[in-house]
Amino acid sequence: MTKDGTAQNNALTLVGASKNFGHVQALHEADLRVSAGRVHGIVGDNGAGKSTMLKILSGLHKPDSGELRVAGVPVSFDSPADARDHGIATVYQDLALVECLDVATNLHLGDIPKKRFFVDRKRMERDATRVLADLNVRVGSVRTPVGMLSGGQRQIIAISRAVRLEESKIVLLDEPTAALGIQERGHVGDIIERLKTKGKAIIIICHDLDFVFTYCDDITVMRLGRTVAHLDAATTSRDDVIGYITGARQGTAA
Ligand SMILES: Nc1ncnc2c1ncn2[C@@H]1O[C@H](COP(=O)(O)OP(=O)(O)OP(=O)(O)O)[C@@H](O)[C@H]1O
Repeated sequence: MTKDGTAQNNALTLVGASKNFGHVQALHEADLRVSAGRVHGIVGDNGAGKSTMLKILSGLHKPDSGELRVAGVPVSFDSPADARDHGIATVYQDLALVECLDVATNLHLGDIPKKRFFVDRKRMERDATRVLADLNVRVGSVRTPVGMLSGGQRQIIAISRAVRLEESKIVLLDEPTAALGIQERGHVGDIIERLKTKGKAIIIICHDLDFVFTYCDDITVMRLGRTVAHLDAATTSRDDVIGYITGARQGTAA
């Protein structure tokens, strides 16, 4: 994002999005502008509306009002499949991996290659090896059951699966570092940087401000359903962000 807030190479824009659940206003005229080749952190206290925003972007919820644009084109998602068709890949906190299946199969869940009526293992393993090499990911053998991997490795497999299809230009990550150790957080950070160099727009919901300041270029702060600040991480202090999260600083969101 430039200093005046104009998006360069605009990948995704949400303007004035609101969402109610009965009497609860989860989102109130929230805005988001995300650029290609940048990592965008969404931060805020519990209940600030981060997950609701993510679910709107991933097609799980429809906003009551507001406009969503992908690469500048207005879109409306009726389902997560619609969002995927527009190049938006989402990795939820539960990762949705099958522990008893190996890495190669998990990378192809929902899209297992077949030869006549049988699983084409050779192709699946070849493709999995290529995808992981392309993202610089090392998890030993693609035949390793996912249940034997560490939390960080699982997160990385889930991210690799989400972006396996080249057309995923926008990657949404919900708390990618939750419950990970320092070294594993670094591995997740490495794959995020790799995706960034490939020109993808990465959106991270994250409570971990150390991680946000290490890897994010832009930060949107949410508070009580509103987007209260859109910040350039390079020129923002951690105290400023905490101030916006708690309400000690007043929002300047455009
Ligand atoms: N399906 C739902 N039904 C009713 N209320 C909901 C629903 N989803 C979210 N909410 C409410 O909307 C508000 C925003 O919730 P949301 O989960 O988006 O916040 P969050 O910032 O992701 O919080 P956390 O960090 O705790 O996950 C909260 O008050 C929450 O209770």
